[in-house]
Amino acid sequence: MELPVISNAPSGAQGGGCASSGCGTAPDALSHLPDHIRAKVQDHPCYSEEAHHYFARMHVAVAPACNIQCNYCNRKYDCSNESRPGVVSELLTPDQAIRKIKAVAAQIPQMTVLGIAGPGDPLANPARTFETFRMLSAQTPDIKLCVSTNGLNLPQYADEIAKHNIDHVTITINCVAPEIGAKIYPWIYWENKRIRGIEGAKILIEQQQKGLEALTSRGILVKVNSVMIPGVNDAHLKEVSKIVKAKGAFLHNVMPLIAEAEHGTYYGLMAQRGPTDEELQALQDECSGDMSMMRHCRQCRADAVGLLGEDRGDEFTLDKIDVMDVDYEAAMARRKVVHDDILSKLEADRAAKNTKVPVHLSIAADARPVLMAVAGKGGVVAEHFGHAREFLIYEASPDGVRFIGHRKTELYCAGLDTCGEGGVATEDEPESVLERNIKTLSGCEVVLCSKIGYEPWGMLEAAGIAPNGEHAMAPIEDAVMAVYKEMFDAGRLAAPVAAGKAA
Ligand SMILES: C[S@@+](CC[C@H](N)C(=O)[O-])C[C@H]1O[C@@H](n2cnc3c(N)ncnc32)[C@H](O)[C@@H]1O
Ligand code: SF4
Ligand code: SF4
Repeated sequence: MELPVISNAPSGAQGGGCASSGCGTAPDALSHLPDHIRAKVQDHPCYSEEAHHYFARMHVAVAPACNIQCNYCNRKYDCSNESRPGVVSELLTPDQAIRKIKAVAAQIPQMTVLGIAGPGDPLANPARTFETFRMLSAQTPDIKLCVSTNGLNLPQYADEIAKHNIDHVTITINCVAPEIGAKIYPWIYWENKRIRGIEGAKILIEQQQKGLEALTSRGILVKVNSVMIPGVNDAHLKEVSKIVKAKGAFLHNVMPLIAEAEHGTYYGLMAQRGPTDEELQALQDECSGDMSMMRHCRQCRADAVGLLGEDRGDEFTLDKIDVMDVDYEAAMARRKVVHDDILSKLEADRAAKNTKVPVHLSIAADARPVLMAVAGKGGVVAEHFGHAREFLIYEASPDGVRFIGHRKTELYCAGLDTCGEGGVATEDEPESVLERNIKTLSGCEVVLCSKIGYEPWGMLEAAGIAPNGEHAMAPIEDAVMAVYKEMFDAGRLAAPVAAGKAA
């Protein structure tokens, strides 16, 4: 059978960026894909912004070694409290991985995708990686498989990947110019030698580009990850976006550099900064003229489990799965019912949306856009302000509502016993958790949540952010647009608001 070649060429009137009521990777943003490819991504939490509210993913940490060094990477084991790529609690053998995957699939039936993303490079550990995939394609046929790689060994494994029924691959491509690459990669390990500097970067870039072409020509979906490193590759990533799109990548995920001295990475120790939220958004917007952008990546650990933004890995440690007895045939039947229910609900929501007159059409075209932060879960305004560990950021404008990204916050209130303590500064911590969280939300004019206490309410208002608990359990986009319309009707969208002025 001839395999389809994936093209990223837009079909029809879809411009860059977002459709009026959609956002990021919502189905409209993927409308350029042929139907059979869209069918593949509709339940993939990383490829569909809509799906990520309902479907879960997991990573298994079977690939410890790496064949290159990135200046931002330091792999860490036995660590349960850090949430960043490369960190894991337990390394697994392929057999252990299969047991864990079956246990998670049975207990979290919304889990649709299994990825191998380290903690090193899966293709630098081919025996462990492909043994895991081989067993999975035979034993858990209802789980989608994907793999994430730096691309150095990709051309040589493209056929093997196609054989194992892996229909999604992520390649990290941070540059297409060796001079820039030399500032990101101190060395690569190639043909039994360590190759440094520009020479090493040149080989890596060539292999990544060859690998990308090899995969798309085999009909395998490719997403490209790029780490945005201000002053190193930020100005160059638009060019990267253009090139990978031309070669058939269907989604580009520009992620912020995470670099702290305590991570022990070169960039962390050199105090290389990551981008601000505004810089990241501006670059994602610039690249979106060329292709679909992913904006909801949570930069997960290499052993993450659950919905994006949550980590349930602690429930599935080796000692716990050892005592779980899973009947996978029965689990598969249950999983199918759950998946079909979610897909029917999404379909019904879409149909209902299409029958309504969009609210944004009643807003003057010159009204200014407004950023809002939402304590959301499952696509609705569901969380108490003090319980949210992240806020979803939406932009409302006369064109509609679009998803911009997420911002991580610290738990301000862990329950009745400690409620309010997060608002108190101490000698050791002169800035309280609440103050830090409010700073994280800067630039937003409204916070939507299901409930909020007096203290945060007052402090948010003082910071020029309007708290709003009136849309509890409402679909997020409807709630954001309703608040925007109220602001419009109250005459508050005429001119840009000066920084620090209350909404
Ligand atoms: C841990 S890697 C594993 C897969 C593979 N080795 C690779 O690099 O693509 C997964 C992703 O996390 C990214 N990553 C690792 N450390 C990071 C950091 N400090 N800041 C931002 N992204 C990071 C990598 O660039 C890659 O896209
Ligand atoms: S390729 Fe991936 S695992 Fe290897 S050093 Fe870079 S980020 Fe880390
Ligand atoms: S790191 Fe990003 S792409 Fe990978 S599983 Fe997490 S959200 Fe999805």
